[in-house]
Amino acid sequence: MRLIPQPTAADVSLWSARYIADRINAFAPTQDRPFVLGLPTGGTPLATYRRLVELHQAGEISFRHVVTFNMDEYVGLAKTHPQSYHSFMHQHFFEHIDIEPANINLLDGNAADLAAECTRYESKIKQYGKIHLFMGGVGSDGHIAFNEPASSLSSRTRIKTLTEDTRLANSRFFDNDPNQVPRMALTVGVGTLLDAEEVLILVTGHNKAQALQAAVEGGVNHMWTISALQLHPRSLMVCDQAATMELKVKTVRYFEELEAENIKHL
Ligand SMILES: N[C@@H]1[C@@H](O)[C@H](O)[C@@H](COP(=O)(O)O)O[C@@H]1O
Repeated sequence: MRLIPQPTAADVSLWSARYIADRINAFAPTQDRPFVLGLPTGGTPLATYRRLVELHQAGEISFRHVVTFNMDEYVGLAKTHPQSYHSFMHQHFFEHIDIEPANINLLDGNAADLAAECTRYESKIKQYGKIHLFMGGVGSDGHIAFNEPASSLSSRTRIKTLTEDTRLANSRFFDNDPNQVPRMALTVGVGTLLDAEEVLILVTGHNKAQALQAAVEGGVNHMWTISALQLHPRSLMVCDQAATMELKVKTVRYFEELEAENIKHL
C-alpha cells in the first residue's frame, strides 16, 4: 500500500486528479482499447471531479475513450432524484466532460430484479477485462463503496442494507433527515474492488481518521472493509493532515519519507 500524505483536502484533489489524468494519458486509450475507470460519489471526491473537469477544459485530458463504472447506487430512489448517484455523477462530472453516454455504467437501483441487475453489472465489467483504476472514498466506519462492516471481503456486486451510522452520515444530503435516506443500496463488492488493477482512495477530514488508522495500521478485518486493500498489489491512499490524526507519528513520517524518495525518482 502507498499512503500519500498531503497538507490539505485541496492538495488531495489536485494530486488525485493529476494522477488519474496521467494514468489515462499514459494508457493512450482508443475505441477498441478503452481505459476503464471506477468512480465513487460522496463529498470527498467532489473537488477531484472539479479538478478533472478543469484539466479537461485545459485540453489536458479527454474521456472519449474512457468507460466508467460507478461503485454504488441507492435502491428505490428515482434516477432523477437530486440525491441519486445517477444525478450526482451527471451533475458533477459527466455533463462537463466528453464521455460517450454509452460508456457510462451505473447500477440501476430501480431494476425489477435487483439480483439480476448486480449479476449484469459484474458481467459487464468482465466484458472489458478489468477496471484499470478504481477511485473511491471511505465511510467514517471504514466502509468502501457500500460494503458495510462485516461484509465479506470476497463479496461481489449485490444488495446491502445500510447501517444507521451510514444513513445518519448521508442524511446531510436529505434535509438532515435519516428517514429520507434509502435503507438499501446496490454496491460493488470488496472482491470486485480487489480485482481492479489499481485502487486509489481519497481520505480527508478528522472524521475519517479512525478509518484511515484501521486501513493502514490495523489488521485485515471485515469490520473495516477498507482494510482489505492491504491485500491489493497496487492500492494508494491519498489523505490530508486531518485524516492522519489517529496514525502514529512514526507511520506518517515513514510514508512521507517514502513519497519524498518517490518524487526524487520521477
Ligand atoms: N457509498 C458512499 C461511499 O462510497 C463513500 O466513500 C462514503 C463517504 O462519503 P463522503 O466522501 O461524503 O464522506 O459515503 C457513501 O457511503
